[in-house]
Order: sequence, then structure tokens, then C-alpha cells
Amino acid sequence: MSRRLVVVHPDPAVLAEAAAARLLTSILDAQSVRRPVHVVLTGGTVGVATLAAAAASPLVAAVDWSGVHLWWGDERFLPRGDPDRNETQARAALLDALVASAGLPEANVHPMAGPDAADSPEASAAAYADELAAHADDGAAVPAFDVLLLGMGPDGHVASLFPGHEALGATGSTVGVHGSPKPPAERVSLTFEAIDAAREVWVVAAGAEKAEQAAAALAGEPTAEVPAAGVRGVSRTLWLLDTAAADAP
Ligand SMILES: O=C(O)[C@H](O)[C@@H](O)[C@H](O)[C@H](O)COP(=O)(O)O
Repeated sequence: MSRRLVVVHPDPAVLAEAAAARLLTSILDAQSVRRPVHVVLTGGTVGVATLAAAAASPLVAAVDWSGVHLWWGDERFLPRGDPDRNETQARAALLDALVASAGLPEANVHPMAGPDAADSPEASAAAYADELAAHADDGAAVPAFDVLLLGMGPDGHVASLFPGHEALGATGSTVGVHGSPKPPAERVSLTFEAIDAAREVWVVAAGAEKAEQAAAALAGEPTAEVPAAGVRGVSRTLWLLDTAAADAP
């Protein structure tokens, strides 16, 4: 039975700091019982701020990064190194430092391919599905992610799963996305099936513009209208909000 917890923080900066500390201690806890540990990162303002806060935390030194694998919940279909890629922003915020001086193997960082390495979002999605399966146990499609981070857009989207979009109904672990209302139009995303395989799913959201959809998601509105309503971890779903995002109109 999946438990749900909503935690409200005074402002976006404290939210990012708290999410970072929670993430690092969750990795530590997971490492105490199993190896490797799999974490799925998200793009977006709060998602990247969380990684930057983690980079500055003394807790980074407590984690054995050689046993951690990092994935993405979605990626903008842009070439490697493009500043708008979630991967580029995550590397700048945290991952480059972990690889350079904390023992994170580059092979444990799993970016989604862009147009420089895949012919289409669908081809990138297929390649990512193969990579996920190669790291999964017992023939599963994806590893049992220990923590899967999601930002949430003002329209209630998570990863690159947007309201009313055909990708919401995708089966398998990954999907190519066209016509994203949030630029760029072409993306690659995990599906709900993959997201909900995670032990814990954390939705991190800040700002008044998220309040209506956060409330709608927590009230269980239809997933087609509010994709964030459709995510839940196998054991726990965390909603980490600031007061503005928690203050439904
Ligand atoms: O590729 C992306 O854009 C993100 O993965 C997306 O899902 C993001 O997390 C939300 O749009 C929230 O973004 P903000 O926190 O910047 O509002």
C-alpha cells in the first residue's frame, strides 16, 4: 500500500535545501540495504536547484557514489551539451563534481540520447528502454528506482507527460513526445508505468502558479487532465511544496 505525505516548506530555496538533504539521506539509507541504488532526476527549476543544493551539502561525502546510478525522467530532444538539456543542467549543478571528485563512475550516469545520437525521439526512447532493462533485475523493464524525482508544471504535467497528450497512454517504459506545450516540442519521457515502478516518487513544486494543479492532483482529479495525479511510488509518494504551491486558490 503506497503511503502519501505532503510536506510544505517556507520558500523555494528552503524547499530545494530540504529536498537535497532528504535525497542524500535516502540514498544513504538505501545503500545500507542494497546495491546499486537507482535515482531518477528531473529537469525544471526546482529539480535543478535541488541538485545544486546537494552539491553544497557535506552529506555528499557520506554517499558511496560508486554504487549509485542516475537516470532521467525526461529529456528535451536536443544535442548533448545543449544548455537547455536537463542533463547539461544536472551536470553543471552536481554530476560533474561527483564524477570528478566523489567517485561517481561516468558509466553510472544514464542520459537520454538527443538528435546527435538518435534519429528521433522514438529512437531515443527505444534505446533508453533497452538501457533501463539492461540494469533491471529479474527481467523487469526498469530498475526498482529508489527515488524518482519529478517537477510539476503549472498545467500539472510531470516529466514530459502533458495533459491530454497521447503520451499519457503510452505502454512500456519510455515514450517519444512531439508537440510538447513546453518548449522544446520534441522530448523523451518515462511513462507512467516506469514512474510508478519506483519505490518512492517525489513531486517537488514551488510557486503560486503550481497551487491549483497541485491541489487538483492531490484531490485525485483525472490523470488525463492533471498528469501529476497519476503518479505514485510503490511504497511512498512525497509531495514537497513551498507555501505558495500549497496554498490552493
Ligand atoms: O524537462 C522539463 O521541463 C522538466 O522535466 C519538467 O517536467 C519540469 O520538471 C516541470 O516543467 C517543472 O519545471 P519548473 O520547476 O521549472 O516549473
